[in-house]
Amino acid sequence: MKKIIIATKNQGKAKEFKELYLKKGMEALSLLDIVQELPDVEETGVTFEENAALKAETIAELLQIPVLADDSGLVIDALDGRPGVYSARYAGEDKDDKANIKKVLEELIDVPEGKRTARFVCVLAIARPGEKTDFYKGTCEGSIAFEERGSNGFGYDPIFIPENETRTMAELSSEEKNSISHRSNAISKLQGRV
Ligand SMILES: O=P(O)(O)OP(=O)(O)OP(=O)(O)OC[C@H]1O[C@@H](n2cnc3c(O)ncnc32)[C@H](O)[C@@H]1O
Ligand SMILES: [Mg+2]
Repeated sequence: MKKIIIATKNQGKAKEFKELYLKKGMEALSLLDIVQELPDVEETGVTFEENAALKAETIAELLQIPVLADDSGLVIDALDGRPGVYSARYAGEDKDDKANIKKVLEELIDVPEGKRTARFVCVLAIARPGEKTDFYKGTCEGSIAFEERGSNGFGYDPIFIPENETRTMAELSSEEKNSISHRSNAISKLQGRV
């Protein structure tokens, strides 16, 4: 089976890439599958594009093969777009999903239903050694719940209610999430280019 390397150390993302690429008859390997010691790429960019490029290009250069990276996050309108590119470390350096969710819910405590609109954003960067990096963006519109519900998925899934749904993303099956997610929308734009 054709293989593609995804420059991520996030277990939740890695699982979704495996599922989504398997449907295309490909095997997605993440940095969690690779024995070779690879550095943690510092995400110093201020846009999803910059961070996705940093991750993809660093690993592509080291391995000398094409590499895909995903930079993603939750953009909340009532918080002027926060946590955005800082989604993973919103409540601190240790990337604690529970603490991140708690912080968002507290910040939105006085924001009424109807003003809690948000979207998940995923930017994929494909770096090929010595070539220009390509970008593909996917989004998933929705709103922020008043409390956490569900245990599927990862990250902010327990508080994100996709448009036209009453359940949170964490209450959807992985097949349901994969049919509407920002990640699957971004991958569908690749059109066989990886
Ligand atoms: O950089 P890598 O190694 O890929 O892993 P990461 O977790 O640091 O990933 P990002 O820098 O792209 O940060 C994205 C954060 O946004 C959140 N996020 C992204 N996609 C999500 C999804 O499908 N469901 C829930 N939360 C998501 C989640 O908190 C992630 O940690
Ligand atoms: Mg990261």
